[in-house]
Amino acid sequence: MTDSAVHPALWPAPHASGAVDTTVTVPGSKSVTNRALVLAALSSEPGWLRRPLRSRDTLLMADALRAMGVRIEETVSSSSAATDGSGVPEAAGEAWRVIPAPLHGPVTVDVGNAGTVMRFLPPVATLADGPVRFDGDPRSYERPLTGVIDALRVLGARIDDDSRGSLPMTVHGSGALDGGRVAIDASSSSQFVSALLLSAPRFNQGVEVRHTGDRLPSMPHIRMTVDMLRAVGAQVDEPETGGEPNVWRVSPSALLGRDLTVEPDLSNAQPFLAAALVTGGRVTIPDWPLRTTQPGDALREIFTAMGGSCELTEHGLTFTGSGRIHGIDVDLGEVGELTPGIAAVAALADSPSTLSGVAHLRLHETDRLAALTKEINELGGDVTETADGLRIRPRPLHGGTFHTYDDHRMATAGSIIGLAVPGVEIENVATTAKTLPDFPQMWTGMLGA
Ligand SMILES: O=C(O)C1=C[C@@H](OP(=O)(O)O)[C@@H](O)[C@H](O)C1
Ligand SMILES: C=C(OP(=O)(O)O)C(=O)O
Repeated sequence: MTDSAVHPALWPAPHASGAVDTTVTVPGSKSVTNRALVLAALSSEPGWLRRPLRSRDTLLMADALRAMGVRIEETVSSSSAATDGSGVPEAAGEAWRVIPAPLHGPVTVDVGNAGTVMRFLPPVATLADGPVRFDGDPRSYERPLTGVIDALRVLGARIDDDSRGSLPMTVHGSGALDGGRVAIDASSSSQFVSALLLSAPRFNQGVEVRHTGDRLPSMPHIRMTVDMLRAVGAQVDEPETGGEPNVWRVSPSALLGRDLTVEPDLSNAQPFLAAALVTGGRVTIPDWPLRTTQPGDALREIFTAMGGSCELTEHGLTFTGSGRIHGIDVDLGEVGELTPGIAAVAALADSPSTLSGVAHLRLHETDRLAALTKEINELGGDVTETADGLRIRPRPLHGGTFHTYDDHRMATAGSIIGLAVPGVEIENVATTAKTLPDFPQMWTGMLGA
């Protein structure tokens, strides 16, 4: 947690006067968009990215790849290849055409506070011809990166990081990387594994990554990496399809250009589903995928256990609240990014909750365990930190300022509480631009305000 007094703007979180009943179209997944950009940039032919997320994290990724030589064009096309499948041309700016090119330095990459940018791009930079300097928000200096830096050195890269194992740093790309075997401890972030795998088809020997630490968080995100690599033609051996436990192997190969439509971001759907739960209403999210590796899909089960019910059809997900909210004991290690929204709902429940398996959230956009504890307690709540999570005993809450510490999910968590508690003001709601720039308008729109 850092002092956020530099963003003093307060946003009065709308209070719900009744049950919500609405449909909310959620923009594309951050995690899918940023993986797709990296894979398209490394492929041997142009590709399309339809309905990409346009937010701070994904624009930083696109800008960095452009600076290294990749062309990413906004497209408006009336050809059949540029439709959404219905034969109707997509609106201007609905798709990106990615045209790969030899990567080059010298460039400076701004990673902001995007884990995907600071972890996924250094391996890409080893393939550039010239130095690529990485810098970002002050918080990016504190987020773990050693797993990527040390691994790349073992695989043949030259990196100047002032010996600190964190940003800022310079990757001295030489146009190619040997690759090979490497052991890493990815217990602080699954993104270390994803980062090494995503660029590995372009390493001379591919890669074998062995995770040697204890818990490995966010497995669905590693599955997403493996699935997306396979979809562009990479050969991947991994534990879940018969490979050795904790070992991933990617063979060297050319990658295909793809035409990919990005799924809605299910973690960004979370506050809207929470609104149905908190107000005893109903929210439909169109295009919720029937099969997905996104961790947000776990919300169907988690929010059902907390008192709602849902129906998933090929048109989308409809989630209905019952008017009652129950506490939950749940290990969120696989789906850590859902923790702030679940904690907010749990603070409004009729029984206590224990959220576990998320010690690594202390190194996310902010220390999320400390931030949630402090902010919910300042509204009258009773939250305590455990070694690996939170214990939440619901109490009547009152209004007040909800600080966000430059964390988009803190802002949406505070807004969920504001639905049920009058007088909650969110400090720096604009921080939602990291992954959902239209959040304030979408939220008031949902409430018919
Ligand atoms: O690979 C990804 O796209 C992500 C992996 C997870 O990171 P951690 O494993 O560091 O929690 C998740 O929390 C983050 O929001 C996105
Ligand atoms: C942890 C998150 O983001 P990042 O990709 O910056 O790690 C998140 O979005 O909850």
